[in-house]
Amino acid sequence: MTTQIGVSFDGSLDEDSIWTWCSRVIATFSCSGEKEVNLAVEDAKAAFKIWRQKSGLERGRILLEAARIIRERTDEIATVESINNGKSILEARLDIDTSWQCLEYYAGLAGSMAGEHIQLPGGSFGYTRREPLGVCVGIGAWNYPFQIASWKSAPALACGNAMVFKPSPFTPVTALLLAEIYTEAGAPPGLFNVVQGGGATGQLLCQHRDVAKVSFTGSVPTGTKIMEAAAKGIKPVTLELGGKSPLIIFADCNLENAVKGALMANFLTQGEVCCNGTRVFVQKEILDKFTEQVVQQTQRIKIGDPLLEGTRMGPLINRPHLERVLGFVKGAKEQGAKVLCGGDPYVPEDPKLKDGYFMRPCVLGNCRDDMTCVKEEIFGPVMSILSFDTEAEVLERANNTAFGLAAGVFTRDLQRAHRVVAELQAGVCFINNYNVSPVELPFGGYKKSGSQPVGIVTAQNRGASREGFGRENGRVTIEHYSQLKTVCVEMGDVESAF
Ligand SMILES: NC(=O)c1ccc[n+]([C@@H]2O[C@H](COP(=O)([O-])OP(=O)(O)OC[C@H]3O[C@@H](n4cnc5c(N)ncnc54)[C@H](O)[C@@H]3O)[C@@H](O)[C@H]2O)c1
Ligand SMILES: C[N+](C)(C)CCCC=O
Repeated sequence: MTTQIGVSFDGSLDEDSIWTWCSRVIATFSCSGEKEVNLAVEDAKAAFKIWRQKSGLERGRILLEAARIIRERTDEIATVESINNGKSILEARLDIDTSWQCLEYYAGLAGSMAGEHIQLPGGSFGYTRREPLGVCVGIGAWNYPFQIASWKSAPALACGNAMVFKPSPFTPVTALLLAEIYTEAGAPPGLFNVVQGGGATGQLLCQHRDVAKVSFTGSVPTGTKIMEAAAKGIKPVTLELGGKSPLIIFADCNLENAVKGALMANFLTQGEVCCNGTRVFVQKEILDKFTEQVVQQTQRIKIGDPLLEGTRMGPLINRPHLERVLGFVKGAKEQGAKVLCGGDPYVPEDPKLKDGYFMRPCVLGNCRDDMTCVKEEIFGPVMSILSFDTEAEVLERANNTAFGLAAGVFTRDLQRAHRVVAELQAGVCFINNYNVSPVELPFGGYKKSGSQPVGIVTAQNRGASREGFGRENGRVTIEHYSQLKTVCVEMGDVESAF
């Protein structure tokens, strides 16, 4: 593996190396082939043998130490993440915070993993043990590189598993920092192993016979391929996929909060966020006022060098993605949407940034449910505003999508808020806020965003447990990284049927 950027970043990168978003290379990695993937899995297997023997408390102690190191190195890791992805340094720091918090949370749970004791006739008894799965694979997307690696590895390791992780080839760097930190914290070498590469490397991992589980974050088409590969080996999968989430703003909301919420729901990480509430349904009475304020605040977003403290929006991930997002804006105009602001390329004054993949955040008015910009995941800074009259109408329209990752509602009427979220077909619902992510709460989707296939959600099964493809964060994730063993103990003699 050739690395042009030091994985132990010490803040002394020269300027030329930094501007990845200006078409400059920051790192070169060789893609891992079969040989490297086998080696990584073998190493992880060896580490697993040691790790699974440790008590939960011992594992928790190492995770806590890793969390402490991440917290101590927040600024350094955030700087590399900002360079890695292009997101503002402010946001990168928040990502690092939710990463060490996740490790702390599962460190706390590691010691509490326990089974049951069940009394049987004649003094016999049974008990259950919650055991690790083995070597798990994590495959990440490029929008939250360090956070994704942390959110996947923390519960996996807490449960006694090892993990081989493959970051996106667009953001290969910060997962390596996490690997370094786990080792420094006392994890056996190879317990969290990083391989680099794209789809081919990912497939090798999914097909590997010694891999017990695959946890994937990325698009629906790739998720489908991963499920197919995993199905051949009867491996469980966790799928965290895309979305086209609704944000519903009722006329009785606190308008100031609703406007802030709409920006949080659309423009974090250049709009490249899976759970973004990009279909903003606004009740007719406040449509004009809401739209005016959203546009005003969107125009104030400071775009530019993400490493500068004042910047709030950096460049998109790469040129093809920028062109794709701009293409959605063009298509929206052709279909009758009105560009209320942004939606065009942005060239910062700083000449060093002139080749960057920047665009102005865009608000689209006059949108209809049948427009492509309203139906498809854009994964860029483009908000579509739609108007509605009644609660029943907006619920039907909000749920009319194959995705089901997140949803939000702004209203002062809390009875209505709870009534509405109970009907929303989404795995994560926000009331009077959006895109906050406390690690104590499970994160994951319904429908094509990560759970049951479309069509299966019915009035009868709505509300039933649908975390079939797993969740990230929260206590429930322990169940997705462990398996239950039943032990039946006979205290008398064998009563043979023969
Ligand atoms: N639900 C969530 O938590 C969440 C979080 C972030 C991103 N996303 C989604 O991710 C998508 C954007 O990310 P992306 O462009 O990196 O997604 P992607 O599906 O193109 O790639 C994701 C990862 O899968 C790997 N990959 C590609 N083909 C593969 C294959 N055949 N087998 C195994 N691995 C393969 C890629 O190299 C990358 O590491 C969006 O749809 C977004 O909504 C979801
Ligand atoms: C931290 N957020 C904003 C909730 C994003 C989680 C990961 C989605 O892409």
